[in-house]
Amino acid sequence: MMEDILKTFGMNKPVIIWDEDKEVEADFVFPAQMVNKEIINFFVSKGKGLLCLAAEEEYLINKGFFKLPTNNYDKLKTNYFITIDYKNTKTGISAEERSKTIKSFSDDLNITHFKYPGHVQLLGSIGINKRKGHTEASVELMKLLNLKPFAILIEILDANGNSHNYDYIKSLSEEFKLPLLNIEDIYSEVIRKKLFVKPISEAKLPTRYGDFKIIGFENNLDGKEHFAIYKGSLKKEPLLVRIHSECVTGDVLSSRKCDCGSQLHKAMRKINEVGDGLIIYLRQEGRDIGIANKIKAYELQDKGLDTVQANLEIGMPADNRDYAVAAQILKSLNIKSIILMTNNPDKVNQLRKYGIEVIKNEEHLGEITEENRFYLKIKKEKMNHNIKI
Ligand SMILES: Nc1nc2c(ncn2[C@@H]2O[C@H](COP(=O)(O)OP(=O)(O)OP(=O)(O)O)[C@@H](O)[C@H]2O)c(=O)[nH]1
Ligand SMILES: [Mg+2]
Ligand SMILES: [Mg+2]
Ligand SMILES: [Zn+2]
Repeated sequence: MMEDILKTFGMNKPVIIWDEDKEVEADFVFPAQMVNKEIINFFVSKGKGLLCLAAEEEYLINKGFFKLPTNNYDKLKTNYFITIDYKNTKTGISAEERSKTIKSFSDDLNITHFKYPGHVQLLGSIGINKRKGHTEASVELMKLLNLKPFAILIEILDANGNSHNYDYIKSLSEEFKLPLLNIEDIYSEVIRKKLFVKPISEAKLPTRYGDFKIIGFENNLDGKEHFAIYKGSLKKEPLLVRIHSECVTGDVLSSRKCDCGSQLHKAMRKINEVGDGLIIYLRQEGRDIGIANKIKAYELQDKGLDTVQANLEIGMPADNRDYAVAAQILKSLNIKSIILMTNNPDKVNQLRKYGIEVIKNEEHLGEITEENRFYLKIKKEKMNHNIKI
């Protein structure tokens, strides 16, 4: 994929980055360092949105550029900095002058070389691990290609001026032979290539189910305090692994509504028996909607909704979990190939997408009770879990 993208840029053509989840919009993206007036003309005539120049927020601030005041306090909003023109431009609007502005910026010039406000909109990237937007994706793409981390981008509007038209994006990509990629593709590539997680502490943990060691991590991916326990050698290949999402009601309070606690303890017993293995405990309470939301969902389940319907009813996804951090924890421990104890195909698929070799998954049934039978049946029917029930 990366080869094709570089070739495309070499032919003075942009790529299209499609945001499937957040905005459902697509942008043209091109390296700022390769800018010229033809590509700017292509951007403004075929893209028609707002011409932006994205760089890392920290870089912009270090060079003296600053954020625009805002009354929008949503943390995930577009991170607008000032608009600029290069000092020796007239009005700054022509393709040639905007190209000059962008070229000067990518020559590492600071704010003293620019006039503001101007005709090139600066955007600050906070990293694709923190925000999955076009700004972040385009800056990350440049870094993945070993180009300067500055990108130009513009939203694509269709013939009628609408921005949410996938068919139009698809036909534009075919007409001009422009690679079409998703923000998710770039995110996965970043997860496979970089490491945001590092083990920082380790201690003995004797338990009712055997003697383990427990590891703490520094985590610059999602900032949560995930941890892992293991026994024996982590060098064993493939290693027996359980990736367990937090369930405070099941794991701590021994709730009978789900099978979580029993699955956790079963994994501990199994690893103790086998001798080598790892459990990653992910702080993804309630399939990562949080405990308060899970209780809200339970309220609706008390009234007859199933676990999937209840999540959707409160405006949450049925399953909000991203296992990128689990893949990163494995990578940080130099674990490459695993046998995963799970009935959940999404765990296997996601780990593979993030570069972990899952040799196979091993059925991992928890305790079935009168109270959790319906819950498990729904997981089998609606979430494709391989549970025999
Ligand atoms: N939203 C919601 N979350 C729930 C409910 N019951 C359990 N959970 C959460 O579901 C998750 C279950 O985690 P796991 O057991 O690791 O994952 P799994 O999807 O069951 O897959 P397995 O690996 O086969 O066990 C935990 O985060 C629980 O808190 C529920 O009714 N609603
Ligand atoms: Mg956008
Ligand atoms: Mg489970
Ligand atoms: Zn549970």
